[in-house]
Amino acid sequence: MIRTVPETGSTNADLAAQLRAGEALGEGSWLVADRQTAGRGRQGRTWFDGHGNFMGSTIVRPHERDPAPASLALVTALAVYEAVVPLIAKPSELTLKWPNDLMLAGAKLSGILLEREGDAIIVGIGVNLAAAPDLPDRRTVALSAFGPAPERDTFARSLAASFDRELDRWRSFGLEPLVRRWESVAHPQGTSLRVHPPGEEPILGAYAGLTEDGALRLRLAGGESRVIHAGDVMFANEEG
Ligand SMILES: O=C(O)CCCC[C@@H]1SC[C@@H]2NC(=O)N[C@@H]21
Repeated sequence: MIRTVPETGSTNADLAAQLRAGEALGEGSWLVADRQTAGRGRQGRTWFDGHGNFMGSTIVRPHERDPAPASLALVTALAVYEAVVPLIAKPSELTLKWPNDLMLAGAKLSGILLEREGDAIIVGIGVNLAAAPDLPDRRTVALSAFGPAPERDTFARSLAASFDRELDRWRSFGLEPLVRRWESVAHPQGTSLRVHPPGEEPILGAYAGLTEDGALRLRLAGGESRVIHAGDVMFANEEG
């Protein structure tokens, strides 16, 4: 069920509060806001409140035999990719960047924020359908720059359906086919990335695919490899 509200602080914060209050939210419940006054991004950033954009959250209740919850980042990224790709004239311009950014023509189109609340994972998704923020440190884009902006509620239904499909595949077939599909729609191997692992200086390297558990493989200048499990990743040429 998709519930829409005209305005809230953050749809992630609202679902967290509902879970804490003991509301019986099941998988398939979505909260979508027309406006967010305190939208949350990754790494403590804020998320832009663009009128006409998709801003919504859902929950996953991991089962005992599910793959690791961190891999929901890849599940969600693929679900967003599947919802957006039919709307793009040149699908090759749409690529994933680890772990879960959707990039259009090299600029950020959407963002995903996973947060844990008790036994549940809150999956928050923002997609720039109509408007993109002007950021000093990275290039952003909205679908409206490439044609008419899709209608938000139609997009929400399509995203809820693709998320449901991807979650089901993740549960039924595990991580390996998911990682292969993620890689097949990522930017090309060898793409220069700047990675900022928590508590370290940023490092430069070339994208070398994912590990079998979905971590990022980076080839460093000296030829050695580094596996990244957490961090902020940008194209080396992404800055605004
Ligand atoms: O920084 C990122 O890339 C992640 C952004 C996630 C934004 C979405 S918008 C809906 C949901 N509610 C929030 O407060 N954040 C997420």
